[in-house]
Amino acid sequence: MTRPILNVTGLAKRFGGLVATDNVSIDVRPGEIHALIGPNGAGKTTLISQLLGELPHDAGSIELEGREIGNLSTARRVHLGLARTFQVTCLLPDYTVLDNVAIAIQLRQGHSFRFWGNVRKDNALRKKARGFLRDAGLDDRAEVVTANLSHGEQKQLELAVALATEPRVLLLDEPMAGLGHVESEQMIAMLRGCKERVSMILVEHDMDAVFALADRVSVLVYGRIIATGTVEEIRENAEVRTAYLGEGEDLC
Ligand SMILES: Nc1ncnc2c1ncn2[C@@H]1O[C@H](COP(=O)(O)OP(=O)(O)OP(=O)(O)O)[C@@H](O)[C@H]1O
Repeated sequence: MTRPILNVTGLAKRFGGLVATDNVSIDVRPGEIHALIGPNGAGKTTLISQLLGELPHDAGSIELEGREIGNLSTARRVHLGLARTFQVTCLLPDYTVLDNVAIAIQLRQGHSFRFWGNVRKDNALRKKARGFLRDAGLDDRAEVVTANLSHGEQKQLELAVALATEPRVLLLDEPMAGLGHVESEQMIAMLRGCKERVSMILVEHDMDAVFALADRVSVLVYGRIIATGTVEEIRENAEVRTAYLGEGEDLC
């Protein structure tokens, strides 16, 4: 079996008396989309924040390509190849679409944010940024001010910004949230197109998207992973149906 690129073991997080993640073990293989599903409040976003180091963990280990990263800062983890997209958009609204991606490339290259002005003069940088915009389906929106994008386009831009950091593993927190049917289909196609380059953990409530994209699915309930398996295995798992949707209901 292929060695995981990301290997998480026994991760835990408490908020006072509340156990948000409880002995969570999950791995991601190269080129894999591993979906993480579960009811509201199950601990999915907490887990993503722990992986990126935005929240310190109380126990457990996080290995990226065989290296323990659980004690590193978020910036170091990003530098080593982790990236995330957010449930709520996190872009520079007053800058153009192309600027946003170019700035992300610059940050990846280790430049300080205060030199952002250079992004408008650096042709090689702008060419590279256009490549990421193409991948995200935003080629023709490059010069638009980000605040003027539709919600769906902002989600596409978030993906382009995340890809511009050239991550090894991308952590996606509800990329389909707020998207209409056509936009969701576009996002699914884009994520599928990125699979060869970047492994992903996909937190998502939209089951159509999960079942269309995931190689494996893990189910988180009250901070614990109760099942991991292929889409078919998860669909047929009685414990998952009971815990996640209520007995007798189909997971569809
Ligand atoms: N900073 C915090 N302080 C205290 N409690 C928190 C904090 N962040 C999250 N929690 C709690 O931890 C639990 C897990 O929350 P989390 O947001 O990770 O769940 P989730 O699975 O991502 O939910 P959703 O699907 O609604 O986004 C919840 O009970 C939440 O109220």
